[in-house]
Amino acid sequence: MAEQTDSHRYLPLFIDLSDRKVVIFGGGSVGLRKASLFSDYAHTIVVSADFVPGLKDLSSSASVELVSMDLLSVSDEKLEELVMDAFLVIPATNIVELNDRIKEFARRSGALVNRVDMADGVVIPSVIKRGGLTIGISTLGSSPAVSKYTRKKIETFITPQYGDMIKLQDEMRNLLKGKVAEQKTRKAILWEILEDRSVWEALEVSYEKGYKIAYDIFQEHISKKG
Ligand SMILES: C[C@@]1(CC(=O)O)c2cc3[nH]c(cc4nc(cc5[nH]c(cc(n2)[C@H]1CCC(=O)O)[C@@](C)(CC(=O)O)[C@@H]5CCC(=O)O)C(CC(=O)O)=C4CCC(=O)O)c(CCC(=O)O)c3CC(=O)O
Ligand SMILES: NC(=O)C1=CN([C@@H]2O[C@H](COP(=O)(O)OP(=O)(O)OC[C@H]3O[C@@H](n4cnc5c(N)ncnc54)[C@H](O)[C@@H]3O)[C@@H](O)[C@H]2O)C=CC1
Repeated sequence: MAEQTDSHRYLPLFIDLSDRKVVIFGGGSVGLRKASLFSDYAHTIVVSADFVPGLKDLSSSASVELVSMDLLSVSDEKLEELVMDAFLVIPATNIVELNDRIKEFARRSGALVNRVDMADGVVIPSVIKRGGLTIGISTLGSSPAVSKYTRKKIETFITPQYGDMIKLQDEMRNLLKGKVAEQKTRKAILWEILEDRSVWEALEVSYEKGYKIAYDIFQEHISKKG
């Protein structure tokens, strides 16, 4: 049995990858899964001797660059060049010694390294993106299948209304900042809107209907005070 990762060492963080470079080594099924995820966020390069068809499709549609190369004979200088300025390097070939060599060069150049054969330093989560909501899920290497299973379960109850509620809360909190002086009161109003079933039900009909009920809740607070 694999040794359990100490979960207390790992913290989920959200990082803007828009002007970052991610370099994946290995164009197999794992390289494809990682490239599919990262190409939505970062400039993604896959270096490999060959590429599964999905990666070729991805490179024609998304920001994925494929570099064809035999890495067993790659020089130190070339490897240094490949990992230069990378924010994250993912050694995902099926050759352990090669992945270890790539990892050493990447770490030396200051990049983060995601090992695909164990949780070590950087672990990639299952990701849910719905409107303005982002959720990352991990078992830190104990059971990637459970991460995926959990993602699918959570996805069933994150309805489109969550996105609408985020937009509504964003609008209301900006409005409240201008109209209600006390932070405690602003917080109370936002929670009343959030926990009001009729707001959620109205959002199912339209955003405007939800907004109207939320606005009435806000008005009621104001008039109670006055
Ligand atoms: C440590 C980690 C390293 C890393 O950061 O990559 C790692 C390692 C390994 N995964 C393996 C197998 C599988 N990986 C998946 C799926 C995902 N794996 C992902 C992450 C991680 N995988 C990191 C830990 C994350 C965590 O623990 O939460 C996800 C979350 C993210 C992503 O990769 O995009 C993505 C789900 C995305 C989604 O939501 O869909 C499935 C599920 C399936 O295919 O059905 C299986 C088969 C079933 C199973 O094994 O559970 C094996 C081979 C084991 C063997 O040899 O048998 C190893 C190596 C090892 O453990 O030795
Ligand atoms: N993190 C995860 O979710 C998982 C991780 N793994 C690990 O990831 C590794 C890769 O798994 P797969 O993608 O399924 O393997 P794969 O065999 O499908 O792909 C390996 C890739 O590495 C490339 N490669 C091999 N030697 C090369 C060389 N000398 N030069 C250039 N490219 C070379 C191959 O061309 C191929 O594209 C496995 O060995 C395993 O340790 C496996 C399953 C899931």
